[in-house]
Parts: sequence; structure tokens; C-alpha cells
Amino acid sequence: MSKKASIGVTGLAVMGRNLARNLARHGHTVALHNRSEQRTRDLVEQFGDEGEFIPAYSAREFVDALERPRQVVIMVKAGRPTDAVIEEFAPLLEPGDVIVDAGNAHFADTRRREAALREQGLHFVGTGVSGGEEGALHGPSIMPGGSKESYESLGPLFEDISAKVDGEPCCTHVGADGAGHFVKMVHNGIEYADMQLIAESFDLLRGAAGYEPAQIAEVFRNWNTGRLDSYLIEITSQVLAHTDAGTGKPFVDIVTDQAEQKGTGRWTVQIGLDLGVPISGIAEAVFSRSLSGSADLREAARGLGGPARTPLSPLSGSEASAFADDVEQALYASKVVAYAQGFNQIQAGATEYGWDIDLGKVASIWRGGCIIRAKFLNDITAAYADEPGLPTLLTSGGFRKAVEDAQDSWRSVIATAVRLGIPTPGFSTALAYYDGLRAERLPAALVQGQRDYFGAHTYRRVDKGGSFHTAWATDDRAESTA
Ligand SMILES: NC(=O)C1=CN([C@@H]2O[C@H](COP(=O)(O)OP(=O)(O)OC[C@H]3O[C@@H](n4cnc5c(N)ncnc54)[C@H](OP(=O)(O)O)[C@@H]3O)[C@@H](O)[C@H]2O)C=CC1
Ligand SMILES: O=C(CO)[C@H](O)[C@H](O)COP(=O)(O)O
Repeated sequence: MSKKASIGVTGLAVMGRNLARNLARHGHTVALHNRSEQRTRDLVEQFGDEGEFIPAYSAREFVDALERPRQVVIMVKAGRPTDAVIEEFAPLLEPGDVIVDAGNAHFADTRRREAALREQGLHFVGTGVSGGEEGALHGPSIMPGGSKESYESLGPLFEDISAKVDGEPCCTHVGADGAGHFVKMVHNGIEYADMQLIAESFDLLRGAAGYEPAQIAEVFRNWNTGRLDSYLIEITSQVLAHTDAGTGKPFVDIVTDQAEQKGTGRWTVQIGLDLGVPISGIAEAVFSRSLSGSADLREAARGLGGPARTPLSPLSGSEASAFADDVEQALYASKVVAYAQGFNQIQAGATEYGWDIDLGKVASIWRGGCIIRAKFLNDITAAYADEPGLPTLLTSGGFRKAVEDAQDSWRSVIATAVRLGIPTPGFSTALAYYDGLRAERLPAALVQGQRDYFGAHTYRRVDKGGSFHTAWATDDRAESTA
């Protein structure tokens, strides 16, 4: 009898191909399949010597190549293509078999698919995978949802191929049905916020301190040796240091300033709104990409008045260096806020959908392999270990002190940005959130009064229980209980 594969991957574009290679390199026999045959042939031709592959050129051949219970990983475009692949493979599978969707699916789709496939006795595991092409090959962060039972067989495989930090795999069973894709969605939302904050730091260092991209690359390289040590800071430094071969200009100056998006950041904000969780850092990052892409609107508004984008008086070397230190503080504090908001969204999702998600464990599996991997995530892991019911990262000891210490710089950087007309939506919304949370009283009381005035929407009082309405249209403005 010919050897069977312990797992199969269908969808062999950049992510699926590298995930399959990673599995094979770890000694697992991998069945391969792709809608168009050429990708399968290419993989075997180019990388066939990396491990044991069983190429298959039809769904039936692919399924027959798998050990039972069968484990099929789908790595195709999210949305309709994923449904098409499930429709093709599910009828060929048997109760107990496992289908893993490792693409960037919307968690609501995952919940729908999981419920439908459960009826057929199949396990459906929506799994977040992060780390891009390189991560998929060398060790991604893996966030599987689905049943606990499915993790018993899949877990060891996924933990084997995931990134490792301090010897721990960057993979855990996140929670039931769509929990894995929910957590991956928020990961991407945080990724958007982090990227936006780094981009604003660049803009400030250029616009206010007068640094050139190569100098800013050096600043980031330096930051990467401290508390901001992260993959995103590291790659930013490399992007900024890169010179365009054709023009000799900094690479960053020859790229169109319109940031694109595939949708996961937008989903995060949509769900944040549905859950009523203020994730303003992620929202501003998504809106900033939208604003950058609004080419016609920007063209129409280009002549609007405002400060010129140059320092009023050029900064001396030491002043520029001090300003860069302030930006580092502002970036750190804003980043803590963005992550605090993201973790609060995961908690809110867990409560809404009945998932038992360990926030500290999520932070720990993001320490390696994924796009937001960072030293900082060790501190988040520790914060949740110290206080599992932590209401917000901002109140945990280390972060509280660091953000309090950063405040003067944070406020001063935003003030400079406002004065020079440099947009810092990420920094500004983070500070507004921080000030909003710590405020003794918010002007929301006035909003309640306005709502009651125009719509009799009622309000609650600080001095007694119940709901009240004031008869605003009458002379005596009598108050009644509602
Ligand atoms: N690229 C990245 O950095 C990351 C991507 N992801 C997610 O991983 C998944 C795969 O991403 P990536 O590798 O970039 O590839 P793409 O998202 O570009 O998808 C290409 C793959 O989807 C297949 N496909 C498309 N439509 C269909 C269909 N109707 N039926 C069957 N197969 C179809 C293609 O087959 P064919 O070759 O025949 O066209 C090909 O194998 C996506 O969900 C993506 O969001 C997750 C993390 C990071
Ligand atoms: O999932 C990812 C990383 O974990 C992708 O890199 C992410 O989808 C990129 O998103 P966008 O194209 O919207 O910037």
C-alpha cells in the first residue's frame, strides 16, 4: 500500500506553498493540490527534495492520498473561493475528518461554515496564520479556532511548524468555531494601527525635525534596540534606508502615497462598532488609508490654507535629537493604547460569542512569527499573567508607569504636529482615548441632555436611581420619571 499523507494543503500560492514546505521540512508527508495544476507541479519541481510530498491533480486523488482522519488545509482567497473549495471537498470527506481554513476569512463566515460542516460530522477549523510568505515557511504564528477535539490531532502538527519564542510554540487553541479568525482579524487591526503610528513618527521626524529618510532609518534602527524592538520597526528601518536604483531617490519618495487594504482592518472596525468597543486607534489607521487613497478629494483640497510643512525655525542637531526622543515616547504610549484597545475587542468578542479566550496566551503566541511580533508582547503576556481580569493594559503596573512617564513628550509632540500642520490621527486619537478614560467627568452628560431635549430619550441622574425626562417644551421644565 502506498504511503499516505498526514495532512494536505490545497491552495498553493505564496502562503499555501510555504506552509506545505514548512510541514514537509518538519518531516510530515504532505498531499498537495491547487485549482490550476501548474502550481502543484512547480512546487514539486522546485522544492520536491525538501520533504515528502504527494501531488494530486483532482479533489478525489487529494482526499485519497490522506491518512484518516483526514486533515485538509485550505489556503485560498477568502470569501467565495473558500466556499467553492469547501463545496468541492466536503462531499468527499467522512465524519471525523478535519477541514482547516487558514486564509484570512471573516469570523462570521467561519461560524457559518463550522455549523454547517458540524451537521455532516466534519470538524471545521478556522485558523489565523500570520507572518506572510517568510513566516509561513520558517514559522508563523498560528491561531486555530474550532473544536477542542480537532486540536488534539492538529495542535501537535501546527505547534511543530509554528514560530518558537523561549522554546514555546506560537500556536494555541484560541477558542471554539470562529475564535481563531476573530483573533487574527484583531491582530491585523492592531497591525494597521501599529503601521500608522510608525508612519506618523516618520512624517514627524521628517517634517518637524528635518531628518532625511536615511537618518530616520538610523533612528528606527536605534529604537529597535530598546522597548520598541519589533518586526515592524525593523522592516521600516530597512524600507527607509532603501534607495531607488532608477532615480537615486529614497525609495519612500518614489512610492505613490496611497495605502491599500484588503479588508481585515475594515472588518475589525466594523465589528468594533457592532460590539461597542472603542478601537479608535485601529479606526483612525483604516480611515488614514482611506484618506490617502482619496486621490480626487485630496487633489481638490490641496490648496486649502494652513501652516507650511516646515519647522518655523530649523531645529539644531541636539534639538532634533531631543524631538526624536519625544517621538519615541509618543509612539510607545500610542502603541500601548492601540494594543489595549485591540485586547479589549478580543475580550468583548469572547463575551459576545461565548469563547473562552486567554488574552495572555494570545499575546504570547504573537511574540513570534507574526507581523506584529515584538518584545513588547512579552510585557503584555506578563501583564495578563499578573492580573487575568485586567480591565485594560493601561492600568497594569509597568504600562501605567511608562505611559505616565511618556505623557509630557506625547502631548508636546502632538502640539508640535498641530502647530506645523502635520496630521497625526493615530497619536492624537490615542491621547484622546487615554484622557477620555481617565477623566473624572465627560461631556457625555451634555449629550444625554441634548438627546432628552430633542427626542425625550431620557437620562439617568448622578444622585438617584431610575430614568428621567425633562419637559423641555414647557415653561416649568418639570422633571418626570420615565
Ligand atoms: N499573503 C499574505 O501575506 C497572507 C495571506 N493570508 C491569507 O492566506 C490566503 C492565501 O493567500 P495567498 O497565498 O496570498 O494567495 P491569494 O490570496 O492570492 O489566493 C490565491 C490562491 O487561491 C486560489 N483560488 C482563488 N480562487 C479560487 C477558487 N474559486 N477555487 C479554488 N481556488 C481558488 C488560487 O488558485 P489558482 O492558482 O488556481 O488561481 C491560489 O491558489 C488568503 O486567504 C490570504 O488572505 C494570510 C496571511 C498572510
Ligand atoms: O494577514 C496579513 C498579515 O498577518 C496580511 O499581511 C494582511 O492581510 C495585509 O493586509 P492589507 O493588505 O490589508 O494591508
